[in-house]
Amino acid sequence: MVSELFDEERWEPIEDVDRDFRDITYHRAVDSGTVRIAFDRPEVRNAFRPGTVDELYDALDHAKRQTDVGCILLTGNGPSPKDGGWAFCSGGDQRIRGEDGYQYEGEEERASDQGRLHILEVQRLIRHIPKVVVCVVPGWAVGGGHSLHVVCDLTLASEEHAKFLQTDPDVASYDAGFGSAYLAKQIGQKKAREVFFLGKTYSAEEAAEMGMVNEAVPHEELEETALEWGDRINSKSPTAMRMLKYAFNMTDDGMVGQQVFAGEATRLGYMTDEAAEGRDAFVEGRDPDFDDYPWHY
Ligand SMILES: CC(C)(COP(=O)(O)OP(=O)(O)OC[C@H]1O[C@@H](n2cnc3c(N)ncnc32)[C@H](O)[C@@H]1OP(=O)(O)O)[C@@H](O)C(=O)NCCC(=O)NCCSC(=O)CCC(=O)c1ccccc1C(=O)O
Repeated sequence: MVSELFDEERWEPIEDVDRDFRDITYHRAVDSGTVRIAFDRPEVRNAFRPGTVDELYDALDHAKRQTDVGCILLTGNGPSPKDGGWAFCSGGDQRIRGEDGYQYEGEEERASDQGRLHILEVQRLIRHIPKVVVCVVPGWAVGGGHSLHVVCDLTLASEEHAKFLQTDPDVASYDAGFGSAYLAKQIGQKKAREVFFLGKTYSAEEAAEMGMVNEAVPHEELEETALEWGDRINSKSPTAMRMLKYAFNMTDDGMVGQQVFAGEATRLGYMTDEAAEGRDAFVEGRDPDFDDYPWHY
């Protein structure tokens, strides 16, 4: 069983990934352009270790390259076989935290002596991926797991089991990027400071009232609702959705935000006859003739 909420009839495993996954599962919806990536360490509330982060990055990168996929669901499998507890993700696995980051344990594909903090690379991929990423929270979203939900485009949470908590300062960690500063853009400065400075636990309903969760739904309906959201997202114009995501990002992302948006504007420009004329003229060794193309106003 992948997860108690996972409907096997709605999903198929993704075959064309050139690696095995140990800490996550990765599926594609049978009848729509939605993929499901899930943490699969429920016995430790889906805490991530360096290998988990590598797998998450690779699955997201694979999903990014699927041109018929518009929506990525990021969730956590459960419940825990030990005590029945549910989690989206409880952040970095504290048992393997070293002096310079999280340590690889064994013969993993990208094992190195260096400590890693590359969940931040995953955050940036989620931020820039040209698709809508929905965080589907069936239980705890804590520490670096909380930061992941913050950076996702939308969050859908289990009414009964989702709980939101920032423990970063309890374990002397600090996400000083999206996890805190961007959270403040979502829920306001006072509330974001409360999340980190008081470390209270918030229910799905409270998190929705605060503006960091889009909707709380009954636990049993969580993944079905997520698939419905995927269908809605996939029914829309891919270009419009991509431009909108990058427009939402741009005001907070500085020159990188402008660069990402501008790259897509360039792609749209390349699709015009006017751009083809510029390219063809160079290739054919003649002056370009732009007379047919107006100075739009
Ligand atoms: C998540 C809890 C609140 C759940 O509490 P509860 O339901 O009572 O269950 P427990 O009995 O505590 O836990 C069950 C079981 O899981 C183990 N476990 C839980 N979380 C972790 C974890 N993060 N690491 C390792 N193990 C974990 C727990 O020990 C139990 O094991 P048993 O063997 O069964 O006893 C609660 O568990 C809790 O508070 N967990 C810790 C949350 C935490 O502090 N997370 C780390 C925050 S720091 C972080 O995530 C940094 C991430 C990062 O890489 C980063 C780096 C640089 C900049 C930014 C970031 C970033 O934040 O993203």
